Amino acid sequence: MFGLREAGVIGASVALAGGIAYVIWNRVSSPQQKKLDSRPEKGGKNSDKEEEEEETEAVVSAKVQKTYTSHPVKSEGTQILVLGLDGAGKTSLLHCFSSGVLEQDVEPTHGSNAVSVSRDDLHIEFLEIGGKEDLRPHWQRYTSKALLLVFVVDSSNSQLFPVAKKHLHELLAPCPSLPVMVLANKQDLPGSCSITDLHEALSLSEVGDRQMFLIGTYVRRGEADLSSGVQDARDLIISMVCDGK
Ligand SMILES: Nc1nc2c(ncn2[C@@H]2O[C@H](COP(=O)(O)OP(=O)(O)OP(=O)(O)O)[C@@H](O)[C@H]2O)c(=O)[nH]1
Ligand SMILES: [Mg+2]
Repeated sequence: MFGLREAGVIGASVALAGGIAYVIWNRVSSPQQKKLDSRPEKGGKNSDKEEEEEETEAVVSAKVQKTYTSHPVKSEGTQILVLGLDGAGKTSLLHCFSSGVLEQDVEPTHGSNAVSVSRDDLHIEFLEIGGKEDLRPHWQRYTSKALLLVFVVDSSNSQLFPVAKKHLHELLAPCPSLPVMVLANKQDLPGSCSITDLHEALSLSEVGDRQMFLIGTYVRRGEADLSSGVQDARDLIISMVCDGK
């Protein structure tokens, strides 16, 4: 299996390495999920704090130690659906997920871009739909087959955050159990938005009672090593696919 670092999420929130990668774990409500939630029982020593965390998801500093467990994904689909406005970096990220490096210039996606990743007994199907305006009305039809929605945002272009937010919320509204991973891409660019600011700009506290991850990423052509955020995103996807089997 490829590069599966200790993966998964525990508690209300966990921050991953690198100072730019955060994972935010929304309050869970299903009995099954609750069973897997290792937070102390209410009434325990930390009950006040825990209750607070149940009300609002927390963003934890990147210095927090990585703690991982696996958890089930409540979705019927098998595909990892990759959406986001044009130029956000979807194709670039998919290159990195599949080959570990971005070797060539990428072209805008006209239509869709399917990428299969197979290693050992693991098989992951990614489907990107281009982000140009004329393609966005087609996005919704792919959500029913998705195990996870990866929504990529160009975090250096704050002017487009309201548009990204509108589309993201429209996508999620009819799919209350679809897990979502927001990738705040282009963290390498000066002036790129922090994870916490993007969380607010996209109103991610309003995505409902679902698994939600927010991770800062960047991709640069020719760089031999993946940024820690890209590795964390990839590892979480692997973990979710394994749990969804
Ligand atoms: N600096 C920087 N540039 C990036 C990053 N990710 C992607 N790019 C560049 O942004 C441009 C658009 O990237 P794509 O991967 O084609 O974006 P896309 O989301 O697939 O766009 P569409 O297919 O048109 O929807 C390309 O020139 C990439 O090289 C990043 O993290 N940092
Ligand atoms: Mg593309």
